[in-house]
Order: sequence, then structure tokens, then C-alpha cells
Amino acid sequence: MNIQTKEEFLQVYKASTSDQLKEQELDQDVLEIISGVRKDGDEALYRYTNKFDHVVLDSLIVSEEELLEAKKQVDAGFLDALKQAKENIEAFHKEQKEQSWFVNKAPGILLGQKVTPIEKVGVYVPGGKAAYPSTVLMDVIPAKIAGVEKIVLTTPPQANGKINPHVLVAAQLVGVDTIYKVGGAQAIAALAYGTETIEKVAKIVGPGNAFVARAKKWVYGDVAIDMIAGPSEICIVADQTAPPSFVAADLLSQAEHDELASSICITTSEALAEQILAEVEKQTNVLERSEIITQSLKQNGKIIVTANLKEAFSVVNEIAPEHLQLMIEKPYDSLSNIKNAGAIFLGNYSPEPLGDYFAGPNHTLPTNGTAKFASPLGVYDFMKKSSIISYSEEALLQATDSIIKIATVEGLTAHANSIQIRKDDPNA
Ligand SMILES: NC(=O)c1ccc[n+]([C@@H]2O[C@H](COP(=O)([O-])OP(=O)(O)OC[C@H]3O[C@@H](n4cnc5c(N)ncnc54)[C@H](O)[C@@H]3O)[C@@H](O)[C@H]2O)c1
Ligand SMILES: N[C@H](CO)Cc1c[nH]c[nH+]1
Ligand SMILES: [Zn+2]
Repeated sequence: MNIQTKEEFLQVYKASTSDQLKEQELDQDVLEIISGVRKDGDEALYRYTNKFDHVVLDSLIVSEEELLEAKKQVDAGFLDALKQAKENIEAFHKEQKEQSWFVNKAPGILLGQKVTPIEKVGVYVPGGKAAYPSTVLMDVIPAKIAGVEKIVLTTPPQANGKINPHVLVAAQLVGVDTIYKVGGAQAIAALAYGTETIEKVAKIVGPGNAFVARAKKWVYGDVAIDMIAGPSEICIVADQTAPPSFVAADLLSQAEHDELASSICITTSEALAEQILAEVEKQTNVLERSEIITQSLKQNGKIIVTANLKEAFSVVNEIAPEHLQLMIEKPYDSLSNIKNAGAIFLGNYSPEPLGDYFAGPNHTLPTNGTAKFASPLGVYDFMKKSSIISYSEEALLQATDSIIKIATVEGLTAHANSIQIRKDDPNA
């Protein structure tokens, strides 16, 4: 991690976001895995699980026995905490539920929008470098609120060939239908195209590492996806009122996810920048995942010093971080300056892990600059809409000339005829 000016940072940042060579290498691996699964089905899933997770599986599906066993393995305190988190996540997401609506535009005309849940959804829960029971809650609860009929979940197996018991307990708590022991790009391919064991779904949601995120991008179109939710990112805007130890701790919280995670602090105070850097070094040494953190900070850890907050916000809007913390004197006053961020945390007592686990808003969020156009995972991701159009005979007869005119201009005489035939003989 080092201290840079805005100009130094943006020069390197812009070059790295267009590093086609890195993307090409990743694509080569991912495309090979996707075509392997399309060609060989289950056999490819066993093969890639052996290759990447170093496990020889005897089944791709978690059994009833494994589910029961998991319940015995987790402690009551964890289950209590999970239930509290579930309540908060449910309460927040219920607010997002959209209803069908109908309007009577004029006598004889009924227009509307019918909202229908997606029938079958596949949830990817990461599991390579850490287990994520919290992601089970974040991704399944909005699907349940939307009314999705069938929810399957897939996550990589541990070295013993089993799924982390906390993940299994979370999946049972929220009512997942089937759980598969497959991770990585191969899991995404299986959900997108189906295999002998895994049924194709209509939409894949959930975060994952670079392989998972890239695979989702490639299968998009054959299946729907929620967004690109790859390696975690945190960006903290801090002024002289931010405690350096808090800022450092929050930066490290995301660095520990992945060597490719990104932790950036933007500050208006050079003195604070030095203090944060010292704190980061001090705290890293005592953290369990210091190896991952060190790698992550080396590649993507930055402290940027800007002349003022306006400049700081312009950097934020350029990088469009997954998580943004505003640790400044009047965070609310600055909210209107933020255009691009997945989730925004205000003040010194709203650290990012509060959102990861507990507050209620979703922690599956757009990464890699995609917060410029994408939103957090929500109930809306699991619902689709159909337009409703109903005209009475009288209402249609009043509109025939306009419709025929436009159809004729488009040269689509069959369209015009569909209207003309009703005009000529309304009671046929
Ligand atoms: N954006 C979000 O909302 C969000 C939320 C939670 C977690 N995350 C991110 O999810 C990611 C989780 O990553 P993870 O690695 O712990 O779990 P993961 O489940 O995403 O990835 C593990 C899988 O990657 C595959 N893999 C590993 N090395 C490979 C290789 N060399 N070639 C091909 N495939 C390979 C394996 O199949 C393995 O099962 C982290 O980057 C974390 O930051 C993001
Ligand atoms: N910070 C992650 C999203 O980038 C979500 C998470 C789950 N558990 C801990 N963190
Ligand atoms: Zn996290």
C-alpha cells in the first residue's frame, strides 16, 4: 500500500482497467471450462472439481444426511445471530417488492404491468478462500420474497468433500431446494446449460472470484445474470475527523477476501494518510489472513491524497466502488455528490462489515466499475414484468385510423390489415 496523488492514481488505474492481456488469459481458462461442461456434463464437473478444488466427489448433490449432520455441527450462538440477520434482511427487502398495476386510461381501455417471479433461480455462494453463510441469506431471501418457486444453490466443496456446515444451516434456514457441491466457472456453466444432475436455471445470481464473475459474463444471454459481482472493493473517503485506526481496520476488512480485492482510501489530509498507513501495517501483522491481505494491498491498496473533498468525490465517481464509506464531518451533506457506488456507508460508526452481515441491505453488489450502471441485488432481480393491454371494440374502432396510418408508413400492410379487418367488420 502506498500514498499517491489523484493524478498518479488515475493514470495507473485507467491503464489497469483496460489490461486486455490479463482478461484474455482469464477468458481462455473460463471459456475452456464452459465448453468442457457443455460437452461432458457431470463428468466435467467431477473433473474440474478434482482439478481446482482438489476433491474427488462421489455425488454432486448434498444429501439429507449431510444436512442433518450440519445442524449438529453449528453452535446456538451462530444460529441466533443468523436469525437476527435474517429478520433485518427480510424487513429491508420487503420494501422492494413491486406489485402488478392496472390503469383505466379511458372507457374500454385497460393497461397495466403484471409482475411475475422468475420460476427457477441458481444462487452461487462463494467458498474458495472463505465460507459465506451470510451470502446465502443475502441472495436467497430476496428470491423468496419475490416468490421464486425453485431455488438451487451451488458452492465449492471443502477439502473433505463436504460443504461448510454453516453454509448448509443458512441454506436450510432460508429454504433452498437443492444444494450442489460445485464451484467456480464450472458451476456457472452447469447452471446456465444444465448437466445430467444439474437442471438449467433461468437466472444465476451471486458473487464469486474472478473466474465466477467472468463465467457469468460469458453465459449471459443464454441465461440471465444479476450483475458482475467479483472480488470485493472498499473505498473510504476520510477527512481529519476520521480515526485512522478505524479507517485502517475497514480497509483491511475487504482486503482479506481475496488477493484481487481492492482497498482504497481517499483523504484530504496528508497527516492522516501517514497515520492510516502506519495503522494498516500494525493491524495487518496480527490478522489471521495477513498473507491474502498483504498480496491484496500490494496490488490494489492505495491511499490517495486530494486537495479537497470535491476532488475526492470525482475519484470515487470514476472508480465506482462496490462499497463506499464516508468518514467525514458531514457525510449526509455530501451524499448528493456521489453518483457511482454499490453501497454507501455514512459516518464513523457505519463500517462496511455492518452491511456485510447485519443491517439489512444486500451485500451482493456490483464491482469492477459496474456500479456506474448496476444496482445491489434485490427483490427486483427475481421478478419480471409483462405489459397488459385490453381494448374494447369501441375503444379500438376509435383508434383504427392512427394505427393503420403508422403501419402503412412502416410498409407493414399485414399489421394494417389486422386493424382494417376489424374496422370493416367489427362483428365478424
Ligand atoms: N461483490 C460481492 O458482492 C461479493 C460478495 C461476497 C464475496 N465476494 C467475492 O467473492 C470471491 C470469493 O472467492 P473465493 O475464491 O473465496 O470463492 P469462489 O467460490 O468464488 O471461487 C472458488 C472457485 O474458483 C475456482 N478456481 C480457483 N482457482 C482456479 C483456477 N486457477 N482456474 C479455474 N478455476 C479456479 C475453483 O473452482 C473454486 O471452487 C472473493 O473475490 C470475494 O471478494 C464478492
Ligand atoms: N464484503 C463482501 C462483498 O464484497 C460480502 C461479505 C460476506 N461476508 C463477508 N463479507
Ligand atoms: Zn466482506
